[in-house]
Amino acid sequence: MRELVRMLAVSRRQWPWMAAGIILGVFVIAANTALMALSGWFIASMAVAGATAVPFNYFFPSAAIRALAILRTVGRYAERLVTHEAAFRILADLRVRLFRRLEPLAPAGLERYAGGDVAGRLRADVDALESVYLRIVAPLVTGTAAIVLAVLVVARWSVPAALALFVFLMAAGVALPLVARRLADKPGRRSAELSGELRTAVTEGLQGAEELILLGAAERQASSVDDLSYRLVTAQERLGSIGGLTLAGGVACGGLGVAAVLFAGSTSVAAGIIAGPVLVMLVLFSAAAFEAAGGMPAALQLVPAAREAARRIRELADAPVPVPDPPVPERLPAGTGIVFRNVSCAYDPALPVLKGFSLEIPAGERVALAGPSGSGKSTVAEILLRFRDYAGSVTVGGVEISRLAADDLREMIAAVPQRPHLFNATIRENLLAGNPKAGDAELRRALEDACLAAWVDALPLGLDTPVGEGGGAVSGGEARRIALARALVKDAPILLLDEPTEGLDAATERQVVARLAARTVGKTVLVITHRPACFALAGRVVRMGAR
Ligand SMILES: Nc1ncnc2c1ncn2[C@@H]1O[C@H](COP(=O)(O)OP(=O)(O)OP(=O)(O)O)[C@@H](O)[C@H]1O
Repeated sequence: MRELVRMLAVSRRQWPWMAAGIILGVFVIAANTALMALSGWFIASMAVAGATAVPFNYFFPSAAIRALAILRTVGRYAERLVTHEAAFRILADLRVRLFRRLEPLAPAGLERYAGGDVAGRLRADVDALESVYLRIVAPLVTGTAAIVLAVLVVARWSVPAALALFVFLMAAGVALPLVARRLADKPGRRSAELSGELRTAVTEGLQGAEELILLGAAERQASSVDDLSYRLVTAQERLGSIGGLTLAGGVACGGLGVAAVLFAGSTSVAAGIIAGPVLVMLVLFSAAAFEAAGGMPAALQLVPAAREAARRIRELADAPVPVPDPPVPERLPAGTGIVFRNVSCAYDPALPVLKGFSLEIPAGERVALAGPSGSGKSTVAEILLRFRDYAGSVTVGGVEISRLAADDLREMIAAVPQRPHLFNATIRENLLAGNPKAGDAELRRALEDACLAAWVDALPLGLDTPVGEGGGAVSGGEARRIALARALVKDAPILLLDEPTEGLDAATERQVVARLAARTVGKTVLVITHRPACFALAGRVVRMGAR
């Protein structure tokens, strides 16, 4: 329960909405039970009055019945409106908060989670938490209020009937829900876990569909998805049967409870303590009270799955930030010289990638970093971007980068990573991601420097051509050059390029290198490359040794 309480505490801003929804819920229950009770009493009293020819004022009760019916309907409408508003506000809060927590984790902090799993936690797990307020807290609070109110009201006329009602309401509203919660614990958690695994398997299967088909492994992937969904359905079936049994138990408790009230109340009628119509009123009142407490078993049954969803979200939200910002960041340096001194870095402590790496790039110099595959070149770039933690010293403009705010540092650097990501948007939108304020002239210049201008001009939609998901609608070389143009649009004083000409033919590569060489005069440039043609971009080539 602590996980859920914590989650509700996060949504503190929505407490007034939550409280208003619950108050309206209690109001609707009160109006409904009063309506049932008054109607029962009214019909019975009219019958008695008719049989005994005693005058009976039916104006007031019938007006009260009409008023209660209107209040119940309006109250129910308002309650639905307010509780759903509260639930959606909680969801929006959680999503924004989680996204803000995830952003500094990327990329190193998210590596151990599969992409589909992170997306699932952001969407499905957060959605599952919608039930915490709407389907767990609200029915439990209103159900408890109904039990207390009903017993107190019935006790006002007949204590034996109130005792009978109390016993059966406790059975329906407390004992049965607790049993249901216990039974649902394992399948509920299992079902939340399996949904996560299934999402990951489906996402992996779709993203890697081409490779899976080529490797003849599509069938294997499909059967693992099948197996997961079978296990998920089994867990959900188990939850379903527990739900069905609990519902049946609730209905049985309700029937028995009403019968017990009738029996206990008739002793009070026989003793002349209450009149016959009052007994009818108490019986109908009790029936309505059972209806109000009826949501409690289902509410408790949802607890395990919601708790697992909250745990999965907390696990993600509490993951340590790989390179946290300093409490009081230093101001951005004026210089752009980069110095790596005695830097070490390891993904696995037993297998250090960099050991005592040193490199000095004075401001305005362009350096190419070459070396065998796996020697740690991209790791050097990730350290400079503050994506990876390091030992030793890395300074930009004389300031240790760990003493700068990561966002400030990244403002100074335009980077093309080894595997650049294109957004599923148009070429223009992808370029503007580098600098939303860039005008068409700047976009054009960047495209020319990336040797893409002629290609874009030949496209029927030009800059407004969509690039597809992950750049799937453009070639690998075009995607890389769009990413390069995007970095040029950013126009930062430091340029960090990881294999910028990979996948280009020799002629295009020569052109791109020549244009980049002209464009980056005066900037501090680190270009990571295997390709000798790219060395022309740099004034100096530094070679890293094999690990
Ligand atoms: N996220 C990661 N988790 C674990 N190990 C990693 C990770 N990224 C890189 N490595 C390992 O670190 C080593 C250096 O990788 P890096 O990408 O820095 O090399 P590189 O010199 O850029 O290689 P290439 O020229 O092939 O791109 C490799 O052995 C790689 O397997």
